[in-house]
Amino acid sequence: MTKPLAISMGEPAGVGPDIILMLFARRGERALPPFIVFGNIDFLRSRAARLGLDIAIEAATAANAAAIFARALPVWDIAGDVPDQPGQPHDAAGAVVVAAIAEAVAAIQRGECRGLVTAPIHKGALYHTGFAFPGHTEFLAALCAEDDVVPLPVMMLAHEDLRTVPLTIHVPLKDVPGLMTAELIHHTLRVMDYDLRRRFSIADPRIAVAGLNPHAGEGGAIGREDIDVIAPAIEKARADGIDAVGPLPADTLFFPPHWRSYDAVLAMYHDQALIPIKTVAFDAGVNVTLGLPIVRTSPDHGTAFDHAGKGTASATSFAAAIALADRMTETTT
Ligand SMILES: NC(=O)C1=CN([C@@H]2O[C@H](COP(=O)(O)OP(=O)(O)OC[C@H]3O[C@@H](n4cnc5c(N)ncnc54)[C@H](O)[C@@H]3O)[C@@H](O)[C@H]2O)C=CC1
Ligand SMILES: NCC(=O)COP(=O)(O)O
Repeated sequence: MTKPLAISMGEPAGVGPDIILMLFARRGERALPPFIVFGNIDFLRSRAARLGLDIAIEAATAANAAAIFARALPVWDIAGDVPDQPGQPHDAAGAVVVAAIAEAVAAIQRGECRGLVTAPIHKGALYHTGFAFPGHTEFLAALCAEDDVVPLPVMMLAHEDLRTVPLTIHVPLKDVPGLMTAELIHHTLRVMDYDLRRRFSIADPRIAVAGLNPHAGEGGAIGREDIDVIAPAIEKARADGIDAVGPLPADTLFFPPHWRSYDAVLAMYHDQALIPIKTVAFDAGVNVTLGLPIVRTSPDHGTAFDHAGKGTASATSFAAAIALADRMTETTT
């Protein structure tokens, strides 16, 4: 029997649970692979009823999930107080949200599930309950640590032939120049090159590296990071055999004929990487974490409280995230 994908429930006040339930209800039409949801079963039943979805939801293990999938949504039940309050995060649910991610990762590490698709968490709500990581990306890296060595997780936003990576992620913009070291850029390029080959089957990846400053610093007149930090890191990566090019002015890099000639773009900060992908493919982009021993994908959108509990959220990006995780793990039965 095929191993299921693991899906973590995400923020209960958001659209993640709605989309999981809506996708399950249309699993045949969308030819979805079997999956098991890590989350609170009472809450999921309540949200399904709110959405008017006539689906069965059963407690399951990874071992029987694929068999159950044809008749009911398999749920790895995580006990806790999870009120069904669309748009209103509840502190008590935070522990269940975090446990859902951790237990899903543990099931993959035990070889029971193939890969992880995460529904969006509300970062502000989780920080409020003591969650100590900026997001899934860093939490997953910590869960994947071996002998106390935490892998460098790399966030990639992927859509067809546009793939962007932010070097720095959820940090204040004013901290970016101090955080972008040549070592971090070099290490990130190594992870990108390795995973573009391993996870995306690209034989000879070509990576564009964006500059930080306008016009990539205009020869140092508009900032020196491009010359002093980014260029040496690219040189070092090229010496390792990585086909990295740059630093390129970020404004013209995202002119389609330019990015189409690269397999991925390394950008220096969150919005430099995410604005292009959300402009081109808000509905279908997928967030992939590179650098981990497990496969993790996620829709590129967040909790969209304004759509939660209404059945109006688009499921396109979530379906693309499931399809990509399925493709990336298809040899893992
Ligand atoms: N992977 C994750 O866990 C992610 C979590 N987030 C979190 O989500 C929360 C809200 O973030 P926002 O910046 O407001 O972004 P958002 O993506 O939740 O919403 C932005 C806009 O897009 C719309 N939208 C988003 N997803 C939609 C969908 N599936 N169907 C229809 N419309 C949709 C929303 O209604 C809103 O107008 C934040 O706490 C953020 O940290 C954001 C991105 C990814
Ligand atoms: N803006 C992207 C985002 O918030 C996703 O973060 P993560 O939870 O995947 O680390």
